[in-house]
Amino acid sequence: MDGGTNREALLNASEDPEAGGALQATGRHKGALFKLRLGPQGVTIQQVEEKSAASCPEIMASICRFNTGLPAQIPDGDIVGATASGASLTIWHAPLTGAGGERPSRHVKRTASLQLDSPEAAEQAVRALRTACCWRDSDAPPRLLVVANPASGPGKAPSTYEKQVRPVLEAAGCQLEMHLTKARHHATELVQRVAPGSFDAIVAIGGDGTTHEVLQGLLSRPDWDAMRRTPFAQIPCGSGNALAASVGLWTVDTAVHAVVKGQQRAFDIASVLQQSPPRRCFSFLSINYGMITNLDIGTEHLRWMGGTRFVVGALQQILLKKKHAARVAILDHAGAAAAGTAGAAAGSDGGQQQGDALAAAAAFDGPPVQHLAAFQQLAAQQLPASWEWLPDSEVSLFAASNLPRLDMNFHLAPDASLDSGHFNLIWTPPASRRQGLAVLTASEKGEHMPLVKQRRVVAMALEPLSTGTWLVVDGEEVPYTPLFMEVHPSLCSTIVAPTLVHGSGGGAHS
Ligand SMILES: Nc1ncnc2c1ncn2[C@@H]1O[C@H](COP(=O)(O)OP(=O)(O)OP(=O)(O)O)[C@@H](O)[C@H]1O
Repeated sequence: MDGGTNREALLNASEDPEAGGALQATGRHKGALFKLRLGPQGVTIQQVEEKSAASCPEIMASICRFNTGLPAQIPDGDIVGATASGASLTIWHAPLTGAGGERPSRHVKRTASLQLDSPEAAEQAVRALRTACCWRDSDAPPRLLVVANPASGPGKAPSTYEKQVRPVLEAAGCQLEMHLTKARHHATELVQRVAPGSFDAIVAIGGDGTTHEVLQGLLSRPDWDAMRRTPFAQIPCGSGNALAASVGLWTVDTAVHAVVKGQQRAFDIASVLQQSPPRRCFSFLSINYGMITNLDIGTEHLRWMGGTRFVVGALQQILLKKKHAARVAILDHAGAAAAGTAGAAAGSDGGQQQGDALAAAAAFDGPPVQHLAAFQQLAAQQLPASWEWLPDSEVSLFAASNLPRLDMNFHLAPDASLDSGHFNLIWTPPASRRQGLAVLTASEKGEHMPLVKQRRVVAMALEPLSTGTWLVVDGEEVPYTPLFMEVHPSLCSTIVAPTLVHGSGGGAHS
């Protein structure tokens, strides 16, 4: 969705009183005459005084101006589309509610219909409204690949698509190709089959697992470089919906509005490598071990609860005072600058084999792995120059997070930002029940969490050493073997709420 100045030309032209037809129209509603005008601030709909004596219905329409369903003004930022039926025009808009609050959200509405002079006039108005107010910086309607997962969260993705997503995207003029996923990894296969340049954005209707699969489809392919900038959006229909929660897409309507507007933001992505067998995947969200995995994977049987299952799982973990052993090495920005990407490959025979497996993992499709030599040393239990061991050998909570929120309530890493160039590593040493509860309460309020330690990592190696827990990437379980990750700054793009302040990843809004 880039290039093009049609929108600006259209809005500037609308300042011109001679601009005429496409941008100014008159129409009737309940017998009264209205003038519709599209300008830089949006649409104004004014009732026009007619010379002849007003009829009874006209007087009633005038008196009931606020009940006509025709707002006097619709801001440009609220308009998400327009539709015509014969000569009758309807404008679709999504006003913001709770703008100053924690979760500014939108609610999609339709104006009452305005009867224009002819079907042609209505079509012309539809085109003008769509071009001026939707599809940021684009002349042509966006082509969207929509992937909806019927197994996400409470299973409402298909009905949400039909009731809340498709009607709005069609009113915005988007060209849609929609697929319901049939099984695990189907979203990856669908996206892998997409030819570069054939879609302007990919819309995942589901949770973070669906979004993770879309990301694998974009990057696990020989032409990943041609695909990586195709923006993807999450319409929250899963249990966690961490991406939507972290970029201000609090509700389905809010997310659909953002898709129509097309505001994008660069998105750091991490490569995750594992040996035996060699494996590579990509992470947009987090790499988790210990407590959070137990409250996620360990609460699969509570899926019917939606997001509440995570709170129940967290309480279980706190009451059981679970702790998990791990050997973790990290590289921060300063270390990376000092170390460069050079490093000796692993020396011993065993190390050589592990090094070979890591090289094989790094050779899978995707962006080049810069820290492979350091990973090979770490696999042989050697600490490369400029890397550090994590001081705690036992942890309770452990997460390397790219995003501030883990779900709509769990504000795990308030400082995290999707284009910071690092993941925020957050961990707690084993905690008492009282301390665990204090951490949980603070995370839900987005406050500083007691006990929590934090580092900004550009690369990390994690060797899990306990039983009874999991290794999880973006909410999906991965093999329980040592894991190596490095961040690729701004590798991809995602669609964010248009009001999201640049530089903030915490869902803060202007
Ligand atoms: N048709 C299908 N049948 C069964 N599982 C599917 C199907 N399509 C996709 N899946 C799987 O559904 C799983 C859950 O999807 P997703 O992660 O989006 O929802 P969630 O777990 O409820 O949300 P979140 O990850 O945000 O907590 C994914 O692992 C995906 O592989």
